[in-house]
Amino acid sequence: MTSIGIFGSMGRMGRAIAEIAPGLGATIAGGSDVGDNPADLARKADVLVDFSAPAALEAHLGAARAARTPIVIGTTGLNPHQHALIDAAAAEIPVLQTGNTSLGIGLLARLAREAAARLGPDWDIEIVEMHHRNKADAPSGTALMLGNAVAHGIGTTLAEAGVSDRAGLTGPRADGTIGMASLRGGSVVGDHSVVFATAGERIELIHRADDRAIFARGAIQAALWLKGQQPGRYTMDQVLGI
Ligand SMILES: NC(=O)C1=CN([C@@H]2O[C@H](COP(=O)(O)OP(=O)(O)OC[C@H]3O[C@@H](n4cnc5c(N)ncnc54)[C@H](OP(=O)(O)O)[C@@H]3O)[C@@H](O)[C@H]2O)C=CC1
Ligand SMILES: O=C(O)C1=N[C@H](C(=O)O)C[C@H](O)C1
Repeated sequence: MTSIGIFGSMGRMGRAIAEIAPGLGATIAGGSDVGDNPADLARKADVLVDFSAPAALEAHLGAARAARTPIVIGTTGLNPHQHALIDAAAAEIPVLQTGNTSLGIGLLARLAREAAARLGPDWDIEIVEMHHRNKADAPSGTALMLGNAVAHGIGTTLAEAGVSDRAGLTGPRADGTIGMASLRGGSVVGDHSVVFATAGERIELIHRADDRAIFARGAIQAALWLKGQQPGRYTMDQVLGI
């Protein structure tokens, strides 16, 4: 049995992971001998998963490095400095960071990249996401992943082409941009659409998450896979084999 240490264990995702772990061949590291101390949890677990908050990333990564314990990072809203910390940690331990651990989004990103590459410059690309009212970051980590995928498909980067702040007298849409819109409300687990629009027709690729168990399952699958890897930074595609 592999023991998984969860950073963010009392949150929505932490609880979803703990609920299904036993059925997937994993136990949850923790209890009174570990408490809230990241270093203790990192020493106790075979592999760590982080579904907490960006503010906690540095401490959680530091604990993983010190204990040489592989870590799956699902927390979103990370900044460039935090991504640099992940790169540095990956030189010493196996690290997998992803904005979405579901199989469906892995495939959607592939399809979106391919569609963007094949459709060409006459097609405008927009990404729309909706999440529950308590989500802390926008655009979602998944929307950023999808944005990077379509940007790659059209030979640019999301940093170059992404537009997420339309308001006021915006004027006509600029060619080659990738628009991103975020909706928040109620208990929506996570909806993502990639819209390709040209004169007279439109294609929409849509993924709707109805249950956090899809993310929990992917996170556990990633953790079990990561445990056997060499130090490095890995992706969900490698876990899912897509
Ligand atoms: N990659 C993926 O597939 C998915 C990623 N996510 C991401 O995972 C993260 C967590 O989501 P969710 O479970 O819904 O969020 P919750 O707010 O429900 O849970 C967050 C957990 O992290 C803890 N936490 C928050 N801040 C800190 C801190 N500074 N130090 C230590 N612990 C902290 C919270 O504890 P306390 O309440 O005590 O503060 C809580 O236990 C988000 O970034 C979300 O976007 C979510 C779903 C899927
Ligand atoms: O915060 C959430 O809930 C989710 N966060 C991830 C994201 O930012 O994309 C994944 C999923 O959509 C749910």
